[in-house]
Amino acid sequence: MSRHQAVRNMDYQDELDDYEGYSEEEDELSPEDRALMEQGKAAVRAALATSASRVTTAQIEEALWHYYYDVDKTVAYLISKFIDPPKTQKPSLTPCQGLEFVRQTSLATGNTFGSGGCLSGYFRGMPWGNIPEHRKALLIPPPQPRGGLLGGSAKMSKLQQLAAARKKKAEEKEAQDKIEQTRSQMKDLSVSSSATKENSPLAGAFGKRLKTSESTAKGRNPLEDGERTRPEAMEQPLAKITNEQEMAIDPVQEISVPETPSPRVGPSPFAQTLFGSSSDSPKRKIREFFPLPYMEIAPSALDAFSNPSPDDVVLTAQSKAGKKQSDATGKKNKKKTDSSADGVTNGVGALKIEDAPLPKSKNLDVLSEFHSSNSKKTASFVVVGHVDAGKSTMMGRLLLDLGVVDQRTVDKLRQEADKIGKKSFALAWVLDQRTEERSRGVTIDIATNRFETDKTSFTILDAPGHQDFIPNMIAGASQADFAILVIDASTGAFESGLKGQTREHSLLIRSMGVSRIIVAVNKLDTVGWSKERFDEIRNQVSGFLSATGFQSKNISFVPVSGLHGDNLVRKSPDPAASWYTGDTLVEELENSEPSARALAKPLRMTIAEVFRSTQNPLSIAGRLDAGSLQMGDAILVQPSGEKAYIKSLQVDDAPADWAVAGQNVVLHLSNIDPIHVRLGDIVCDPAKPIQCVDMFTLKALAFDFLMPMQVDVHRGRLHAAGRIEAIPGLLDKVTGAVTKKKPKIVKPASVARIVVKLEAKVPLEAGQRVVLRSSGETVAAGLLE
Ligand SMILES: Nc1nc2c(ncn2[C@@H]2O[C@H](COP(=O)(O)OP(=O)(O)OP(=O)(O)O)[C@@H](O)[C@H]2O)c(=O)[nH]1
Repeated sequence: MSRHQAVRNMDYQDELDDYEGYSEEEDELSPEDRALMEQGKAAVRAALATSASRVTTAQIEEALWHYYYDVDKTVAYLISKFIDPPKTQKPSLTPCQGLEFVRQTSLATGNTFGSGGCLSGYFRGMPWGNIPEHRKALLIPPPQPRGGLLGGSAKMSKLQQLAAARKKKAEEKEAQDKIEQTRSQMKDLSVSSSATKENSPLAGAFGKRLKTSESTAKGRNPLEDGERTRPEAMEQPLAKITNEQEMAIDPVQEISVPETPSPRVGPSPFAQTLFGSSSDSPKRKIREFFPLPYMEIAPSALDAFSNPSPDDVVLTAQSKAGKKQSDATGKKNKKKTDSSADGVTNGVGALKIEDAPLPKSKNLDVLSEFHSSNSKKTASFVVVGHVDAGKSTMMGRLLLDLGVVDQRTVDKLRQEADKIGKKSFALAWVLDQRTEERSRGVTIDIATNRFETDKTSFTILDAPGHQDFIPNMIAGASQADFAILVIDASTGAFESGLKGQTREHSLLIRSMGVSRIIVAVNKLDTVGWSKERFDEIRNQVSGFLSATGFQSKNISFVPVSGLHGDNLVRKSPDPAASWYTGDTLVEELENSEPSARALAKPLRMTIAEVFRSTQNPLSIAGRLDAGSLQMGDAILVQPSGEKAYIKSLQVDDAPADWAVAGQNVVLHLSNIDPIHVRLGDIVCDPAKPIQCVDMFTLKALAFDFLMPMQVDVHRGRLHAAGRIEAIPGLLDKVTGAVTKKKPKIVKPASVARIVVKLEAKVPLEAGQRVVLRSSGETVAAGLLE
């Protein structure tokens, strides 16, 4: 593009618009000027007396501004211009046009400046008015007449404004360049400069600080060694400058930059005539550099660091209090140092958590410990069923009747529930502890609790019934040995439940590998303990469960009222319920055999919870699916592939040295960054790790039509997006033999082999059970081949 085109294409209006804002800002009077203006106007009006009405406020202001608030001159001008203008005076001038007129007249006529004529009155009293003849000279017009004191306050022409805007931009650029220059000089002085770790002055100081922390951690008092880190931190950067720039110690001198010519133009002779020599006027000193924060510290401030800081005093005291405590404080101190010495990246390496001492292992033979221990049988059960079937209320009542929670707590919950009109949910609140769950009256996520009977230690996994929270229910079911299916026996509720989550939950838990199910026919108090209703429900549900794959010997039915505690821990005292002579719910639970434990298999644990506490920066919870572990063991977290160590552990909330498959554990980890640990990840043995895959084959039971389609894969808390890539064949439900190769579609209730491709690699292996969902519906579940 030629320069002409560039000029033509230039958006002048934009340029001018930009400038106009600036111009208006410039025209704003300062508060000082505003006060002078007001005083001046009052004085001028008083001087003009009755003639004041012949001039406008704007004219007075204009003249005052022009004469720099000189009332006499303003009055003289206003009289001669507006009130009693001399007949010969032409052309008519406004103050702001005065200079331009002089320029034009001078140029046109060759008149010298001050030759009087028609302008003599105008310039009467001006300091330059009485110039001797021999001193008279031609006025050389300024290249760009400008507004302000001598040019008046009139708006500049558009081109003038444009030129002024450009000039302003150039000035700004120059100022910016100066800042950049100063910054680059500062960079040279910066602690994050290219100086090596050893050479970096602050790194040295920082290193000392770290050393201080370390020595503190060893229980030594850092001050005993005479280490005073702060003064060195102050001195070393200065020393560096001194070496490099061969400058004096004075920090201000050291960083002064070489003198550059001032960008400001010196005062013109004209201005000097007005205001005197610029050299006489006091000059505002402009700082050409930006000192580093510590450069202007008074010596007294430097002295302040010659004594131990309050932090150091605390550290010293803590180090004396014991090694353990000072270790923690040392780390804390390290953190503080890190934040205060921002930019000292070299030092951060010294804070690597890998350097923490590894937990000590007792090298136990965990399996023989387990077999020789007389610990109780452990079992986990999931409580499922349609929304509002009474699952949480039943578990709350169970815990109350077993003495796990006391009556006082329940009474308190009842009062709180009453306040928001949900008194009937008080028992459910024992498990539903989230605010949202309580306000909505629904369970949202799995709630766990524990109780013990004579023979068994049970873990309750209370699942949400609402269909929106099926993924959470799947997570609960994946940890369970058996299930309690709660059915609302009240009129109409059972029927709607059977169409809803009663059916879906039953299918899911069976697909997840749960083979034992106890059906609690609940709310029988609402139907007068009708035996007919109970039998009707039992008949329908047992048929349905058998069709789902549960063997009849593994299905039990108990008529209960969760709200009143009938047939939970004790037999119902209601005479209307006397027809039931079978076991209570707890007895049925005790009679249930947990699934076989994969004790000898490699360690596998799905992370169901990740949390931190003041003592333990990272803890995880879940059930051991397979294998065993002990304190001090190294573990591998997949898919991150990060190694960690078991600092300590708990089994069923009690501290323990080891744990085996089937137990619910909390592991307190060390030597791992929490960002590598997420819900659904798998903890495994680093020597026998689980592989991460993005493609797998599944033997699946179809809940809905299946075809190549997008699906979400759920396994415990693991959720992964994927797609059914291929359907190699339909299978016989009993024998597993292929009945049809490569079907285009799989009908509900059919079993098929399908290939699923995932968007990312996740830890999955043969023998695991997964659920496939699509558009919020469960479409299939099955076993990985
Ligand atoms: N009459 C009577 N009401 C009951 C009984 N059990 C539960 N309820 C009531 O049923 C309502 C729902 O109870 P919840 O325990 O919240 O039901 P839930 O199955 O846990 O609900 P979600 O977990 O949200 O699916 C509450 O108002 C309970 O008081 C019972 O045995 N008899």
